[in-house]
Amino acid sequence: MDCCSQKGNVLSRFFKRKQDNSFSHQNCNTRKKLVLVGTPNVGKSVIFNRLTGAYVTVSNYPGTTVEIFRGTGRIGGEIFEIIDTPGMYSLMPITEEERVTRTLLFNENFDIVVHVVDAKNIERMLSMTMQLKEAGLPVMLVVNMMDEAERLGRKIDLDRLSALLDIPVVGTSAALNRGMDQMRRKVAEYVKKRVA
Ligand SMILES: Nc1nc2c(ncn2[C@@H]2O[C@H](COP(=O)(O)OP(=O)(O)OP(=O)(O)O)[C@@H](O)[C@H]2O)c(=O)[nH]1
Ligand SMILES: [Mg+2]
Repeated sequence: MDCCSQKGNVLSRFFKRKQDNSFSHQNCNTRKKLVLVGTPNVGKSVIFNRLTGAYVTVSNYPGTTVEIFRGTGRIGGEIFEIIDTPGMYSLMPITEEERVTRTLLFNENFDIVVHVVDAKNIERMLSMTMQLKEAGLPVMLVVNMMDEAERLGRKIDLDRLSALLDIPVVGTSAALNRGMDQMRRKVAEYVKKRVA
């Protein structure tokens, strides 16, 4: 079974409302996949909108009302498939949204899992970064809402955080379109390094 038919099976199990035609043979072989995860209200969807173009599909997980958004965007000269997930507090699922996100994370192959956190409450959110890393997922941390943290006089040493976690870290203020180019650069570097 080739990669396209495998992914087709996964899709047909997960999505009943819309079959995504973007999984052509060429896409299977060339398109990188990025998924955005994190607790509710940290700015995942704003980042998703910044990264993706006009063509976005929304699908329900079968038998649930949980919506998964998929779009595409150019990062470092390559077209990525970008997936926005509902908010989750932990990889140990309690809510339906968490179950769906966990299933997605472990049933699709992602080139990069972007954990988005709120710069104002970063301490509370890093345990999920560790969970994602320990699960063997290719994690990058995006510390969003840097504008609000700065307004509160909070300073976050992103380089130190990156060294401590041993993953790439980038600061953004997605609502203000700040840090997005740097995020794209770091995503491209990370994915390139993993392939090499
Ligand atoms: N000040 C500021 N507000 C932001 C930033 N990013 C997002 N927001 C705001 O934060 C709120 C939540 O953003 P969303 O993108 O909906 O958050 P989400 O993570 O997708 O939330 P769920 O879908 O509920 O999990 C919105 O009102 C955004 O406008 C930012 O960088 N700075
Ligand atoms: Mg959202």
